[in-house]
Amino acid sequence: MNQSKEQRILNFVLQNAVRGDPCSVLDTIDKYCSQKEWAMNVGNEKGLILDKTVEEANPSVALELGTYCGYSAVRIARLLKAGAHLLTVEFNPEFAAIAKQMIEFAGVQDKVKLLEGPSEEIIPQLKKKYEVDTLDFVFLDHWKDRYTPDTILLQECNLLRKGSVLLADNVIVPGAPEFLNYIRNNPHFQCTNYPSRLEYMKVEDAMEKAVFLG
Ligand SMILES: O=c1[nH]cnc2c(O)c(F)c(-c3ccc(F)cc3)c(-c3ccc(F)cc3)c12
Ligand SMILES: [Mg+2]
Repeated sequence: MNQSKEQRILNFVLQNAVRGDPCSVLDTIDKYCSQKEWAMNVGNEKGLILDKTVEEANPSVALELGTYCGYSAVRIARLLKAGAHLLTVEFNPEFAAIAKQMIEFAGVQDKVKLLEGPSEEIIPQLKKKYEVDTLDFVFLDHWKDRYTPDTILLQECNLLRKGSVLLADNVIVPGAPEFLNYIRNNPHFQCTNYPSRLEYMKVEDAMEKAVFLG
């Protein structure tokens, strides 16, 4: 049975990156996806915005919605302080299986918990089943139509606290106009837009940061 693109990306990493070196894994994925096959990793340009936002938030507990191959999970986990951890949610079992191997190869498995299933089912389980009190940082990178309902769900489940930082990918391409309208007109959030480029393309994209005000 011929391989998936995601399996080809993982194989390229296993054969070309340095085991236990997260930066090497990120550079190798970026090399493959810019030279051989495009894939929807956040990439290095938007990745630098992600890095700065994570460093500024310095989260103890972070949540990622949309793991895909694990690129941004590795990117986030490599910046976490001792004792901090990332919960990452992926509903596609094939992607989750790839991401698990990617995270382990990068050596960040002790900081990352990969949760397989739909975000709308997992978010309500975070407090009791996954022992989360509140989330310090949330990266929204799953499906644009879930950005708003999942942001509402996070609030309903009391998972946000004053200062919780949300960062959303792809608010220009493919675009999340309904989410931007919701979050920018919501007095409980302070929003900032970060223009950038679509991963591996000379196409405009942007990320939106939204700080919960309580
Ligand atoms: O779905 C996504 N989740 C997270 N990040 C994404 C991302 O960073 C992307 F760049 C794209 C993208 C954008 C432009 C394009 F041409 C293809 C894919 C998608 C996406 C959009 C529509 C789909 F039908 C499938 C994938 C996503
Ligand atoms: Mg994305």
